[in-house]
Amino acid sequence: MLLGIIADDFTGASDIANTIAKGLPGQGGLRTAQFLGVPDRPAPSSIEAGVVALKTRSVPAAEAVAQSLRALEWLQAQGCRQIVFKYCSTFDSTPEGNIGPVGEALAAALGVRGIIACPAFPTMGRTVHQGHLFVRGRLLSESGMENHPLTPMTDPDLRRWLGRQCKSAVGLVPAEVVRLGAGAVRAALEASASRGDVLVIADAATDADLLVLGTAAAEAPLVTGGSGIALGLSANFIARGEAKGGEVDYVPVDGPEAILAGSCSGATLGQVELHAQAHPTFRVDADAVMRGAVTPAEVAAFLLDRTGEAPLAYSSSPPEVISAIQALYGRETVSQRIEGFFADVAVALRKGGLRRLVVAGGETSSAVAQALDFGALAIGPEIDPGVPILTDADHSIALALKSGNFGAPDFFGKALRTMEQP
Ligand SMILES: Nc1ncnc2c1ncn2[C@@H]1O[C@H](COP(=O)(O)OP(=O)(O)O)[C@@H](O)[C@H]1O
Ligand SMILES: O=C(O)[C@@H](O)C(=O)COP(=O)(O)O
Repeated sequence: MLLGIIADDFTGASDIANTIAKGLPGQGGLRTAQFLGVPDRPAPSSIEAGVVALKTRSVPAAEAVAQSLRALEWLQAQGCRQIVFKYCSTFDSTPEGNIGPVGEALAAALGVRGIIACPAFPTMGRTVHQGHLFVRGRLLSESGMENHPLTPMTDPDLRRWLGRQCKSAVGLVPAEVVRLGAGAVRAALEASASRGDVLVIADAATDADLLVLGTAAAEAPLVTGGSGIALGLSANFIARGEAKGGEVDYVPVDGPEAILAGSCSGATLGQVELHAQAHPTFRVDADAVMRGAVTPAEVAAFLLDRTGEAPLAYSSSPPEVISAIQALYGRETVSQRIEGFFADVAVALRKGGLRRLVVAGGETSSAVAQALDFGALAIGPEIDPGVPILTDADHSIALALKSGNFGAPDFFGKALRTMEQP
């Protein structure tokens, strides 16, 4: 394995796996697998890039660090020479972590400083300018992310936000340096490293900027960022003749289907609303889950009875509804119970013969995929930017793990249809 990725959630893992497997137009990418958790066995020798999907975005920082270091050890044992720490393009984290503590721990383990930290994903409207993160032209703190149920993002100044999470100072490679090219970026990172900065926010507003950063990071043992930071990384290995490149292979999957949505992000709320207009829909009421007044078996039975009609179960709710329930039971407790609920629904669906599953929400997807326990997944075609189809080893199931804010309004139907197509 050449390139190893440690992702802090499962949708983020499939987002970056998609970028690496796709590579650049006309050239293709690396042969990529997504591992669900740190594997307990060696990776198949045919794999060139391995993405270890963790669920560490919202766990205590010490736990995130320990799991990430275990993932690093496994990836190094597979021969990886470059490691990427993948976090969210909206920098989802709290003042305590986990981007800073995990980034610094990986850097210390690899003995490096002056490491790129860039969440930019211009295709999805995430850009970084003078260290400030914008989402579709709005400051992060005014983009809706300030209402996120688990990691409300209230400060768009990434250096200041990350600085609260880090022991060392956080540097900046501003846009005017990125525009000078890869050599200038490398020099700026070295200058930052010599000042003692471990993580260095890098500006990027376009894919061209991300390609400059990718070239600058060609020999870097550690890179951190959103999936955009991986845009040029496959090409580095292909340019050095270490990988051949090529398109992704996909074996279509047909059969019983369902959609589970636990994301409360704006894009998912819109997708739920549109899909519910023409398909059977079960609204999972958070308070009913907390009181045990609705069971996963009930929801699974509803969905299994309606396969062929693209049935949906969702708990997605607007911010005021979430605040009220969180005030009643506590933020972590509600999240964990709803995630666990959807995980149990997914297990029951699988037992009932489900073959196509769409899940909306990072934490929700992580809980579901962990419960389904696939080990490793292959990367298929991209449905919408940042969301590929994933299949298990024997193509018995196709999955789409959708980041909360990703996908067009008709994403759910499109995902199920794309899974069937060669
Ligand atoms: N109705 C609800 N009330 C409160 N919390 C909810 C509700 N529905 C889902 N959640 C929780 O909100 C969180 C959404 O996070 P996630 O699944 O990562 O979505 P996203 O990708 O949009 O961030 C999960 O922990 C989920 O369990
Ligand atoms: O980088 C991104 O935006 C995504 O890959 C991602 O991690 C999104 O997280 P969720 O919205 O929690 O799914």
